[in-house]
Amino acid sequence: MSIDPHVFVIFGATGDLTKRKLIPALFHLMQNEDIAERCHVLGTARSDWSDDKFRSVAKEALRNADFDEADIDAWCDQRLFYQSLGEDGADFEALQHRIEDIEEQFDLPQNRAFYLSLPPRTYGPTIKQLGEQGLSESDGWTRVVIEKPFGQDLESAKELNDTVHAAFREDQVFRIDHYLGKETVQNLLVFRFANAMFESLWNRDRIERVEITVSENLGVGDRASYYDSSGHVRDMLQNHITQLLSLVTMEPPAAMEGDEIRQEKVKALRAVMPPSPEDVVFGQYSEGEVGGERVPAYTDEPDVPDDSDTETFVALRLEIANWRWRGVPFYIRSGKRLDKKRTQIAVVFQRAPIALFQPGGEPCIPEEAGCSAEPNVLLITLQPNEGFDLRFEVKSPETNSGDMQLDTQHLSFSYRDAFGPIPDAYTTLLRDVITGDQTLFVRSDEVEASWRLYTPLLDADLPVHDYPAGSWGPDETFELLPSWVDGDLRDDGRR
Ligand SMILES: NC(=O)C1=CN([C@@H]2O[C@H](COP(=O)(O)OP(=O)(O)OC[C@H]3O[C@@H](n4cnc5c(N)ncnc54)[C@H](OP(=O)(O)O)[C@@H]3O)[C@@H](O)[C@H]2O)C=CC1
Ligand SMILES: O=C1O[C@H](COP(=O)(O)O)[C@@H](O)[C@H](O)[C@H]1O
Repeated sequence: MSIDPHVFVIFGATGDLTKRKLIPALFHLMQNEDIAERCHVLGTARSDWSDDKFRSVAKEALRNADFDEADIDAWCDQRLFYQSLGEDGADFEALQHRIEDIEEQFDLPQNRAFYLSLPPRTYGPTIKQLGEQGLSESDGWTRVVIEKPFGQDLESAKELNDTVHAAFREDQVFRIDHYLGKETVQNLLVFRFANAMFESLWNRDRIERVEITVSENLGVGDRASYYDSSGHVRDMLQNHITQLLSLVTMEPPAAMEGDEIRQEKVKALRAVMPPSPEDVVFGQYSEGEVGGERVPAYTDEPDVPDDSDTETFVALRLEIANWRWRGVPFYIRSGKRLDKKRTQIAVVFQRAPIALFQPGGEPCIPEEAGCSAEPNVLLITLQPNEGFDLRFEVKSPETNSGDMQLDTQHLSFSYRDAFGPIPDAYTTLLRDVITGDQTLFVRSDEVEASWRLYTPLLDADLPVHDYPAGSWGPDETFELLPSWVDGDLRDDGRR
């Protein structure tokens, strides 16, 4: 798809996301797709920065991200601009003039992307101002990109959708979820719908349970002012993890097109039953050890109140009331300061009806105590070693009938071994914004379907259990499911 000349306006251009992700992604696109002539970036924020200041921060960010030195200075000096922006109409009028000046100077058509990399409470007012100033329409295309979190609960998400729709048509709106830009997340669709072998097993007749683990070993870092008022349900579960859930559970779309895919994702989400409180575990990390280092408790992190009861961990069990999934439990666990950084989906298949290979030789029924029978497991690893791993049983050499022993082996595929390094999610997603492809962005009804599931939990005042940093969460997680699939087997990328 071709890239039209345009102005890419970043609201929140002095912030962390702009520096760490947006500027590197735009630069990467410029280098790989040679879009320099076609993409002019106008940064805005309240800070009284100049073009030069914005450029020097961008240059430093690109050098820190290890980009090839050659093009950095020229790109930043020729293509980056900055305009400070307050909150009233006059400021937005000045912004409009600045955009028009750039378009005139470089002879650009009126194609504009507005990226809201702002504190979430300012999304609504900023969108209103764009609408009121007539910046939501132009002679070319106009698109608005909205960062997560989209709302704080169902009601606020609906209000924000109303505000957005008062200014923009849905086909102009790109609600970003960076997990959807990850290569392996997209590959879930290919894996499911290009490999008929797995798709025919992908249902309640063959699958015993599905586990989704999204763990981080890092703590809250310097983001407490945002995170403490959000918590893990809003930060990870409502968006990234729910996207994974819908990609695993959706029906095949009629075509691989944006709205067809999003339609199926919404249908899948609508069939998920809101979890009951007894199927949910909230946790918060206490002091512990991660990667051999002592780390503080959440409440001792900078800017976290001593008495904070914000959840930094959530585990839950979900059921899906549809023909494909009825009766198959979906277990999710995710948190900060866990043992390892890992994003994995484990599909646990039903075991053989009778376990024939037992010590002593007597067959038994897998569900009965004392009977040992391993299920086949398909492990889809999204981070850190992207790939697939199918576990199956083989005969241990030199053990014989009567005392035959089994061993679990693996069929593995590693993305990196096959294709080398994979692009950053933001590069993929910014390219889609510029080319107008909404497939990997979240639709308004999708956001609301997701909030419908979790808003009752946020209102329920659930107990928050302690877990030591470096563990796998509170003990109650193992009451929910005693035998979570051990993902360590993929840590070397191949076993
Ligand atoms: N950082 C990350 O890794 C990720 C961030 N996000 C999302 O991206 C967005 C930005 O995050 P991040 O860059 O980390 O946040 P920062 O706090 O680092 O930056 C916020 C930016 O918004 C501007 N800003 C702050 N307050 C206002 C205001 N009242 N009106 C207008 N502008 C304001 C700030 O500049 P100034 O003070 O000069 O106005 C700054 O440029 C958030 O929605 C966050 O949830 C999503 C995923 C990951
Ligand atoms: O959006 C967010 O995601 C990151 C985790 O992203 P990943 O790509 O590193 O898995 C998380 O740390 C952060 O709290 C959250 O806001």
